[in-house]
Amino acid sequence: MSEMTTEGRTRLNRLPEWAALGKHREQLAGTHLRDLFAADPERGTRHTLRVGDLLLDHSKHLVTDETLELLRDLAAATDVAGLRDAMFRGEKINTTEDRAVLHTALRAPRDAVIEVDGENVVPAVHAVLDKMAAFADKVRSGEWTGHTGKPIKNVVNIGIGGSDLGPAMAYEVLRAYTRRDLTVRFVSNVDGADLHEAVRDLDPAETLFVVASKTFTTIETVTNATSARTWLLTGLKAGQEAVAKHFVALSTNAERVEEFGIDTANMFEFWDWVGGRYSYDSAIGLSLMIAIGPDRFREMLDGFHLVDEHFRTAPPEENAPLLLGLLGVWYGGFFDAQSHAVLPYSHYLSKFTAYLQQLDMESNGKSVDRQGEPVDWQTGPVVWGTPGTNGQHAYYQLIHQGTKLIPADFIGFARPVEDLTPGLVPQHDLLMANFFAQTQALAFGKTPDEVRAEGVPEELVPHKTFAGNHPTTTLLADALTPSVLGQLVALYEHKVFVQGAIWNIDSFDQWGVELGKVLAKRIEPVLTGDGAAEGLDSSTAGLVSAYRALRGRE
Ligand SMILES: O=P(O)(O)OC[C@H]1O[C@](O)(CO)[C@@H](O)[C@@H]1O
Repeated sequence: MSEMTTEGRTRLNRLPEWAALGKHREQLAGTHLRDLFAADPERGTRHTLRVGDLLLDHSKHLVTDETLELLRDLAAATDVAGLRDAMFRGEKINTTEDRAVLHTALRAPRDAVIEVDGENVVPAVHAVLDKMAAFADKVRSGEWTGHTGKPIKNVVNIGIGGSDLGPAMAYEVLRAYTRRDLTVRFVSNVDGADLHEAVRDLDPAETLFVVASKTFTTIETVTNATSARTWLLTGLKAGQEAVAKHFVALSTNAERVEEFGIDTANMFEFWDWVGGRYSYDSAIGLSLMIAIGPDRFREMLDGFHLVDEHFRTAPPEENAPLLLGLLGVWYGGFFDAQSHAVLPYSHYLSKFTAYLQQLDMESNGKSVDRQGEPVDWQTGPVVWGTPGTNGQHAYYQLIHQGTKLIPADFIGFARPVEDLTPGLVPQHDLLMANFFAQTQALAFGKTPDEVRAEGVPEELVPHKTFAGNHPTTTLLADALTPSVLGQLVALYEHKVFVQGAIWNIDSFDQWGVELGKVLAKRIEPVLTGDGAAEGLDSSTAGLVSAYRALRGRE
């Protein structure tokens, strides 16, 4: 493998900054977090950043001041700041799709100027936001009525991937801000059970379908939308004319929307410079906006923007997304960490990690660099996790005492959402005691001597010992507000960006999802009986044949 990429950039693991980190890692071997804290009583406070409403404690990481300096040197050598500025300027940094990457424009203030191909995109962003707000207000007030004149009581968002995970996650996160008399559901799976369960107790006359698809060609979404249309028209005993009052579209593809039968007056537009997994603050957030109201939605956008500005302007030593990105590069590159856990201590964040899985894994799950050459360093980790205390009684055992290094983010809030939801059971301090205890246990563990001092029989000492030294980030905010949600999401978006920049991969394409789609299209006619089974490998052919037999088609 050559030292240089085809564009004359030194390959990541041939950089002197990479080598310096490797050497430093060897020197750190055997250093325990216990030692680092003992050597520096101020460590906890020194290794804390503030970004907007977020307090970020990174003291429980396997790093010294020197590590952080070396990591920042690596960021400088790989020109993270240059790529960041190019992104904010609207340059086409998604090179394999020849597209700008401008989700940051979706939350830019009205007077901002951000150009793509010489055109300022900000006025169009705000025009769509205003159109969304007017529509959301009409639905919320009952002014928008269905075909029979009844107001809308149910909103069903149909979309998948970025057209589902973002709004579905944010709807859960901000449930305390939603109206209880409006049902909002999300359908994504092409398994008909998803749509069936979502609509079976709904009155079609009171139901609005929001069909969310950037391309409007995604088979799962088009199939679900078609079935939903049949359900609606059958239920209403009405013809195609009923569709206009019960279907709206969120898309970049007006032609396909029209073909489907949705009036383009009821289409909310976005643009090819918004990646699917970066899109829920675009028109894709319409269902969320209907649920929480336009004012709350705008608060969320302000939260995003606050972190965008932080990422764009904060010096490297204080730049939170840069720091989080670098820590991931450190563990993947020099500790061979394969995964990264995100563990929220808020029930409302139950879908947050699932959302981050697409954001991170679809962005950075790549094995060739921007020049198309294979990488020989770790890229994106497996991202996983569920709300904290549930995980404690499931997989935390492995994090504490297993053989794998799993860096983890702990996310918690000082003020319970019960402040907003009268009557919610007041258990917040217990939840947060667990939150603080876990990162403490992971970092410091319990030595064999400490175990012995408790009178534990010698043969059980190894079993009850906790090695500790497990790295964690703690993110603490006052309360889970719309703005804080925006801040959190932007923090992770930019962390993913930093890592992609350092690994020299295109974080904004997703070619890896294509093959399965093409093969499914080929296999479907074989399952239903019209297609020939030729060309299938013996395993797939056998499975397809077994399926056909079980369906009585052989
Ligand atoms: O919004 P669309 O075009 O229906 O695409 C849905 C999802 O499919 C993907 O293209 C591939 O999974 C995602 O990137 C995207 O979020």
